[in-house]
Amino acid sequence: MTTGSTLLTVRNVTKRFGGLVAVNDMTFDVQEHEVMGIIGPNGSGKTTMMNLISGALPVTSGAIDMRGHLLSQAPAHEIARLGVARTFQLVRVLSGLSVIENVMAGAVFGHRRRWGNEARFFAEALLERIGLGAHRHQPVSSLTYIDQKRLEIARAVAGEPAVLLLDEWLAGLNPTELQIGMDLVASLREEGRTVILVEHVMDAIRSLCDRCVVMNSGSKIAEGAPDEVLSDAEVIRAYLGDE
Ligand SMILES: Nc1ncnc2c1ncn2[C@@H]1O[C@H](COP(=O)(O)OP(=O)(O)OP(=O)(O)O)[C@@H](O)[C@H]1O
Repeated sequence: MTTGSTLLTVRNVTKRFGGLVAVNDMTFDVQEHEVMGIIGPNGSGKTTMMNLISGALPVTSGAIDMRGHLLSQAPAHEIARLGVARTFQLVRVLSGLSVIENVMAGAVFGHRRRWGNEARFFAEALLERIGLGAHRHQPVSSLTYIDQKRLEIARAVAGEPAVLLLDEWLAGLNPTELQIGMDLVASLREEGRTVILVEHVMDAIRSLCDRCVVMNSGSKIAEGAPDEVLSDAEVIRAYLGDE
């Protein structure tokens, strides 16, 4: 998929937790239709960076802008309405609701809001596409782990976000599920969605990302095509240090 114009800009963003600088002067752009990876050793600040983009945490300084809207000054619900959707490291689905109700919730409360039957038809089509059509009336609790993960993506995509944040979405999958999960992310890419993913699975980074940013101790140490950054000496040193 060819990428387009700049969707999101992160400029000199810093996040401190007391004396700890979790994100240190980060600057990068995300292009429309791009799958961008954020990688780095444990504790390097990747999840915190995602939390700053989604507004789950306020920035200490710096600016995050999406299409002229200053996300870094907006509350999380406003950022969601502007078109940032996310999944979490641990699956968070609405367990009291059925599969289709979960996806409808995403459609009703998302970026491009749909109501009633329009939300239902849209959710049905999405579930069909994502391979959960046959399960649509089941309670979420009856789904397997990989299907709950699929559902989480369906719910996020149902709001037609401008950008989808996947935070270690592939974590905890067995090898068969991992392939299913990677195929699903690849299909999002083929649909032209803009995705930012935090991932430890390097095969996924190599096969799914157009570009990635590497963090170490809160700072950006490399940026570029996956093969390029994964053979960078400083990146290799950062990962070896983590061992
Ligand atoms: N809410 C918080 N309060 C205090 N410190 C925090 C908080 N969240 C994260 N940190 C610290 O900030 C640093 C970066 O953490 P973060 O979770 O962003 O790293 P990460 O790269 O996502 O790590 P991992 O790959 O292990 O998930 C760590 O030192 C972490 O302990």
